[in-house]
Amino acid sequence: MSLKQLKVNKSFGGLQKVYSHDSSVLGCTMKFAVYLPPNADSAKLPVIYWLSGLTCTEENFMIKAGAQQYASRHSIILVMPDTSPRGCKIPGEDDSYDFGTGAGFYVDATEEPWKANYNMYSYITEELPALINAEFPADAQRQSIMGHSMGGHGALICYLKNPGKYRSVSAFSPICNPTQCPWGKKAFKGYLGPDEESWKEYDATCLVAKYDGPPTDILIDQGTDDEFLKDQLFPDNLVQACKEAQVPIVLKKRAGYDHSYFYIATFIGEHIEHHAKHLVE
Ligand SMILES: N[C@@H](CCC(=O)N[C@@H](CSC=O)C(=O)NCC(=O)O)C(=O)O
Repeated sequence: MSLKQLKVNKSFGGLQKVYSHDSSVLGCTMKFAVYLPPNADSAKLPVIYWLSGLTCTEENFMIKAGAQQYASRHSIILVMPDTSPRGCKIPGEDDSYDFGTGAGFYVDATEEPWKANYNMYSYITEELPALINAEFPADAQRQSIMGHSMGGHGALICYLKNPGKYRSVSAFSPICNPTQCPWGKKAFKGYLGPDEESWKEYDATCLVAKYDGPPTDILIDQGTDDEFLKDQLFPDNLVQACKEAQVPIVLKKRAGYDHSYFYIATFIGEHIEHHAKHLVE
C-alpha cells in the first residue's frame, strides 16, 4: 500500500508520526497522522479514529488538541486522517471551504464529477482501518471513533451505520442533522444529488431510528457560545431522535465555550477516558 513515513516526533513517551499512502478508494495520495503510545511494540492496542472538521488536514488535531498525553496514559493508538481527497484536479474542488477539498463530509459520492474520488465513508470505515491493522500494532476488535463538527457528523454516522464495529463514539460540536442545515444541504446535494431521501443515509438524526447495535452511550459535547450552534449543528434534534428510538445519548453543554480547538483541548481528556472505558479491558 506504499506507506511512507513523513514525520516522527517523540511525545509523552510515545511517537507522533505522519504517513502518506496511495488510496485506491479515493484515487489519490492521502496523509494521516498516528500516535503510538509507549508500549506499542509489546502488545496489540486499541485504536481511536479522530475525524476533523471543515478546512482541516491530518495536522489540526495532532498539533492543537493535546490528545497525546491521554492516549499515552491509556495506551491507546490515535489515528487522524485527512478530511478529503486532495489534488484530484476536479473542476471547482478548491472553490469553497465547505465543499470539495477539506470538506469530504465522510460520504461516498454518487454524483459526477465527485464519485471517482470523494468516497471518504469507505476510506474511513474500510480502507484506512485495513491499512492501520496491517501496519501498526492495532487490535481490530477494539476500535472507537470521535470527531469535531463535520468530523463529529462523520464519527456519528460511521458508528450508527456499522453496529458493533466501533465500541464507542463521541463528538465535539457535531453537525447532528446535516439534511437540515446549510453546510449539509450544500455538501449532500453536490456529492449525493437532488434526491433528499438518499441524504438520510448519512444523517445521524435520521439514522438513530434504524440503529440496532449495542446500547452504548453516545457522547456529545457542545459549547454554548459556539458560533455555528444555532444555524448548523442542531444537537437537540439528535437528542430528541435518540429519545424516540431509545438510543442512549449524553449531551454535555459547556458554558462559554466556542467551536475552536481551545475548547476541544479543554475536554479531550474526558472523551479519551470515555472511550478507554469501552476499549481497555
Ligand atoms: N470557513 C470558516 C470555518 C472553518 C472552521 O471553523 N473549521 C473548523 C471546523 S468547522 C466544521 O466542520 C475547524 O476545525 N477549523 C480548523 C482549526 O484548526 O480551527 C473559517 O475559515 O472561519
